[in-house]
Amino acid sequence: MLGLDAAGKTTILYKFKLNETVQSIPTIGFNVETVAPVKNVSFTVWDVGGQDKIRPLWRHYFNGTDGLIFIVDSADKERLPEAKNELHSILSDGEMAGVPVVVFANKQDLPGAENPANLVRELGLETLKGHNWYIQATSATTGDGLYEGVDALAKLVKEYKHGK
Ligand SMILES: Nc1nc2c(ncn2[C@@H]2O[C@H](COP(=O)(O)OP(=O)(O)OP(=O)(O)O)[C@@H](O)[C@H]2O)c(=O)[nH]1
Ligand SMILES: [Mg+2]
Repeated sequence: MLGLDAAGKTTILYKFKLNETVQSIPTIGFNVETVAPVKNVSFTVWDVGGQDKIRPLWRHYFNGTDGLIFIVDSADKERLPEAKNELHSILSDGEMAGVPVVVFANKQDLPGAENPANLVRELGLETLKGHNWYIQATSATTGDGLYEGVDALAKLVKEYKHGK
């Protein structure tokens, strides 16, 4: 699970793990938890800190990845180009070849949040080559969309592993 700082990664991880909204602080390093929000599927989720200074560390987590959850703060429109660059850079790494991605269009509860259809365009999802993708509107604070997003990932990961 990757995305810019303050996108909501840690909040989402602990919503899955504890079904609670935890008070998070910026992640320096990572959190890893095994969660089972979808019936008969368990995920080992690596939530890696997104501050720009530590983003070079992301690539050390690519090996062995079956699926990417990329979290976007939909209300932070100024940083959508930065989010787009990071997403495309992750997926162009050889170790991420073919890995499916579900984009969580997070913070939909905030006024002015960009809707998923516009995010598809702003993040250039249609231009991704060699990666199946899906976008899901979410709110980590209300929990809306989290289950649907991870359910979509479970399906994409199954297809991906089947094809390998
Ligand atoms: N309104 C609203 N706030 C959210 C949502 N998700 C996360 N937040 C808030 O956004 C802030 C950052 O959330 P984090 O989960 O710490 O973000 P992160 O992606 O883990 O950030 P880094 O660890 O720095 O990479 C916190 O104050 C959260 O409570 C959401 O869906 N809606
Ligand atoms: Mg965090």
